[in-house]
Amino acid sequence: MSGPVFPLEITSLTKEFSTKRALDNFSLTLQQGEIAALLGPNGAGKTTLIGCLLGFLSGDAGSIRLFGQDIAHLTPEVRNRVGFVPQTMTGFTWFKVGELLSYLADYRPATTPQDNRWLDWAGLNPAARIKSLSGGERQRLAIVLALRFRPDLIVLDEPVASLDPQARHDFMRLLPDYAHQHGATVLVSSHIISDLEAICDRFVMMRHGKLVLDISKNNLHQQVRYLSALPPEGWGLTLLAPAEDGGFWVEGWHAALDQAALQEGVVATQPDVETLFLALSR
Ligand SMILES: Nc1ncnc2c1ncn2[C@@H]1O[C@H](COP(=O)(O)OP(=O)(O)OP(=O)(O)O)[C@@H](O)[C@H]1O
Repeated sequence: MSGPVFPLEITSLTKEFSTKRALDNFSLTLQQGEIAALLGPNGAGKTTLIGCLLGFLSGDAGSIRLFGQDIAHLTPEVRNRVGFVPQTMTGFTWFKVGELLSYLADYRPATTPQDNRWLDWAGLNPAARIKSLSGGERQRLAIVLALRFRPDLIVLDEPVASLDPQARHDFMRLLPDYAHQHGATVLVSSHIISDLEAICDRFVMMRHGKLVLDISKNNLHQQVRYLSALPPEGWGLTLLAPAEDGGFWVEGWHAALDQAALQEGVVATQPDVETLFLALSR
């Protein structure tokens, strides 16, 4: 009997570079339509993970499935369902913008639907040569190339770092609109946590190649708390991380504990993602 087919299913993935274990038994499954943030301090393994799930790197152990197919044996149909936005776009420098767009379109069936919102957003001159574009303009082009053919799974590695504030703001509005309209699944890594907080409904945090937290936005607000003192064991909470000021980050909070905290004189505060992320990064 076959199980459900997920856009992305990573199971116990491990990847080593000589003596460095960049991914350590990492597992993650995304449901169709989810917008997930991939968070982690420098060197956590985010780019390595993305490299593995796009087939640029191969894992040493574990498996990756995209739309039910093993990453090593993807059909062209499944490959075409994946859009990737890299940190920086390299290559194609001698092409003009318009030439590259039509060159790549030639590799798609004529019936492939195109989404022109990204071209409108990017505002690039089709006659401009790619080598003459600024860093931010190249990044706009990378986004257009990845999203124009309506991917069902979008993987973005630090997509907005080089964009100006207006372009970044507009992109962060368009991306969830697109995902909701088409039921697309998104995995986006960024160090700009306020952006991610606004658009993502799930937060995946990694450190030293390991998964340290995987939680929906709803559960984050309902079940994670900063406590001013160590909670009694009987409260059944999981300790996530100590806080810098002597407090503690915990998971497993529920409404009944509000009263218990009051009685014990423990202050319980709802987290913002940035503060929690900083505590988990330490
Ligand atoms: N080709 C490589 N050879 C050796 N070590 C590598 C290689 N690529 C990555 N690493 C190491 O693996 C670890 C994870 O790196 P990775 O680039 O995946 O981190 P990251 O989370 O994307 O970091 P950043 O936020 O800085 O982009 C780091 O310690 C890095 O030095």
